[in-house]
Amino acid sequence: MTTETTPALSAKIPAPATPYQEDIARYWNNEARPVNLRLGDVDGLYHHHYGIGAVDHAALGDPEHREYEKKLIAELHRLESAQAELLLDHLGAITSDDTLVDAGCGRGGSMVMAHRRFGCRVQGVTLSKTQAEFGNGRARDLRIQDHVRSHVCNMLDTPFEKGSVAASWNNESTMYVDLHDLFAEHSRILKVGGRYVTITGCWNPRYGQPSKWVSQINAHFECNIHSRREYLRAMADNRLVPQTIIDLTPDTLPYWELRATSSLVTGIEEAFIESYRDGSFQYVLIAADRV
Ligand SMILES: C[S@@+](CC[C@H](N)C(=O)[O-])C[C@H]1O[C@@H](n2cnc3c(N)ncnc32)[C@H](O)[C@@H]1O
Ligand SMILES: CC(C)=CCC/C(C)=C/COP(=O)(O)OP(=O)(O)O
Ligand SMILES: [Mg+2]
Repeated sequence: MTTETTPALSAKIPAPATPYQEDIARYWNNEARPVNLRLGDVDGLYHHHYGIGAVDHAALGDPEHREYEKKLIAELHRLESAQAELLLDHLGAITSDDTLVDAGCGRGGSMVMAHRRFGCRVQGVTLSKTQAEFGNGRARDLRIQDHVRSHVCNMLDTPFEKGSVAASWNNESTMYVDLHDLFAEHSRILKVGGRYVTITGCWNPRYGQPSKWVSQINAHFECNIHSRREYLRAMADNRLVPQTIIDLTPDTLPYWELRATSSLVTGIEEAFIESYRDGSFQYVLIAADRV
C-alpha cells in the first residue's frame, strides 16, 4: 500500500465522529507542554508516551552542576525512546516492503524509529491536525516523507485495506476509544499472521475498581483507562491472541521518580507514582497474533 493508493487519507480532513473526539482533537491541537517539546528537541524524535528502564545516574552526574537539568532532560528522553524500542521489538519480522500502522501516532516519533529500523512504510493516524502536520514536517526534514506519513483520521475507521498491514500498534492511545471497536479495526486491516502491539496503562482488576489515582489520570487527560481484563476479552473477541504480556510497572517507576524531580513536572507525577505503587494501575505491553 502506498500513500497514493490511500487518497481518502490525505484528501480532506474528516469531521470527528463524536463530540468526545472533537474534544480530544482540540486537546492535542493545543498541547505544547515543555516536558514533551524539550525532550523531543534532544534528537528530533517527539514522543507522547512515558519511559522505561533504569536511570543512568553516572550520566546524570552531580545535581548541583549547571548542566544537570539538560542531562536530566536527555535522560528522560532516552527512557522514552527505550520504551518505543521495546514496542518495535515485538512487531515480528518486518521487511522493507511492509506497511505498518501507528494508531494514535502523536507527533510521530515512534513512526520515524520504526522506519529507521525496518526501512518500511509507516502510516500514522491522529485526531489532531497540528500533530499530523508536525509529524509530516519532521518526515520532510528527514527526507523520509515517501515512507512515513501522518493523517488526520479516526483509528476506529481507517481507509486501510482489509489484510494489507503487516503490524500495527497503539502506544498509549487505547484509553481514548472503545476496545472492542478498536480491536475490530486492527483485526480488519492486519494480515492473518500479522502482529498487534500495545503499550498502555490499565487498571488492575485485582485492586477491584479504578482507584482515585486512576480517576485523577482520566480527568487530567480526558481519557478512559480500561482494565487489564477488558483488553484480554476484547482481543479474544477480535481474533487477536496474546503472544506476550509484560508487566512494565517496575520498569517505568524510575522514569516517574526521576521526572518528579525535574523542572518540567506537570502535576500528574504523584498519581502515576502512587497508583503504580499501590497496585491499582499497571503499565503493560501486550503483543498479539492476528489469527
Ligand atoms: C498520548 S498520545 C500518544 C502518541 C503516540 N502514540 C506516542 O507514543 O508518541 C495519544 C494519541 O492518540 C490520538 N487519538 C486519540 N483518539 C484517537 C482516535 N479516535 N483516532 C485517532 N487518534 C486518536 C491522539 O490524537 C494522540 O495523538
Ligand atoms: C499511561 C497513560 C494512562 C497514558 C495516558 C495517555 C497520555 C496522555 C500519554 C502521554 O502523553 P504526553 O507525553 O503528552 O503526557 P505528558 O505531558 O504527561 O508527558
Ligand atoms: Mg510526555
